[in-house]
Amino acid sequence: MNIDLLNPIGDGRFADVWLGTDEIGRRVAVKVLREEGKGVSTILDHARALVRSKHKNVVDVYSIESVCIPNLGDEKCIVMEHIDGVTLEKRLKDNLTNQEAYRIGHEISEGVKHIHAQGLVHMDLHAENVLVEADGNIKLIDIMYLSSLKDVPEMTQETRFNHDKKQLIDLLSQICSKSPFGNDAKIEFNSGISDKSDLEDITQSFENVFTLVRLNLEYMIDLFKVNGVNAKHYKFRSECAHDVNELRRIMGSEILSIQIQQQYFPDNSVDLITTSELEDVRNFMRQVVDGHVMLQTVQYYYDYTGERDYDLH
Ligand SMILES: Nc1ncnc2c1ncn2[C@@H]1O[C@H](COP(=O)(O)OP(=O)(O)OP(=O)(O)O)[C@@H](O)[C@H]1O
Repeated sequence: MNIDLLNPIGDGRFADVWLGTDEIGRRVAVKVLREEGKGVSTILDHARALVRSKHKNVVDVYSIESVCIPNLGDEKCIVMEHIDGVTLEKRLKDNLTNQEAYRIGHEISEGVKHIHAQGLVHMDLHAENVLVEADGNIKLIDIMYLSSLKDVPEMTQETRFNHDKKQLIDLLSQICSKSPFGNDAKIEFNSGISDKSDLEDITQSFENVFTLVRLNLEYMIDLFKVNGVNAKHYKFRSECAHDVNELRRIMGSEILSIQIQQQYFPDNSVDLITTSELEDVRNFMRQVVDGHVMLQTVQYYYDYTGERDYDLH
């Protein structure tokens, strides 16, 4: 593939990155590893790891090419999508709205979960390795040179996963601090996690901080800020408003807000804000005479699909 280099766009500790165009006119980023970077592992291993990890929140690697680099000559380079955006480091110099904070944190977590699901680790998760595109989409760049974790002992794998988890927590904490909830959000986020938390727990704790934002329930946000209420947002279907009313009666003051958002045949769609845990909500629903559809569909807002789980009784 013929690559034309335009100008340098980044110099990290281990690599120089150039903006270029490929032979079909796409703008590409061309990454040239420095000698010390090559010592960590081969350039091919690095790229293979990235090629395998195709995801909307992870940089897309196109190929490995020999490219003539000014003052260096022909070098094997990683050719990847050029991300037109700013680093999170730069973005965090300004404050974020709740929606922005939620989206950035959520998408970083999705990218990391995907990388781990491939048996890879990132190992260098910090705000300069997160790019924010103009439309707010997040891309993780600079994934560590390890192509696979399967060749290393379990203990080492564990250490590397934990390294990513710790860095993810740091990043999400920074994002919390830059949200309108400020340090309160950071404290709330950190109170929801422990040393034993996995990626899902970490993401859930972060999302719990911003969960009310999605409903634009400003009064709920005030309540959360003033009273430190750890509210959760659930969604479910109900066969009729009568079932929801019965649930409202049974749950009583456990409910902070309940809204029938829309009516669609044959069910209602309901949003519930409560401090109760999911399993407790299910137990309340079990007491509703005809509450089986609610019980089988209730989920955290972010996990909600509307699908029924017929195993739940
Ligand atoms: N795909 C890309 N699109 C746009 N810019 C990029 C891309 N990849 C890298 N960059 C820019 O180049 C800089 C350095 O890239 P990268 O972080 O991959 O190099 P590195 O030497 O491995 O970095 P580090 O110092 O974090 O180890 C990034 O901070 C970013 O500004």
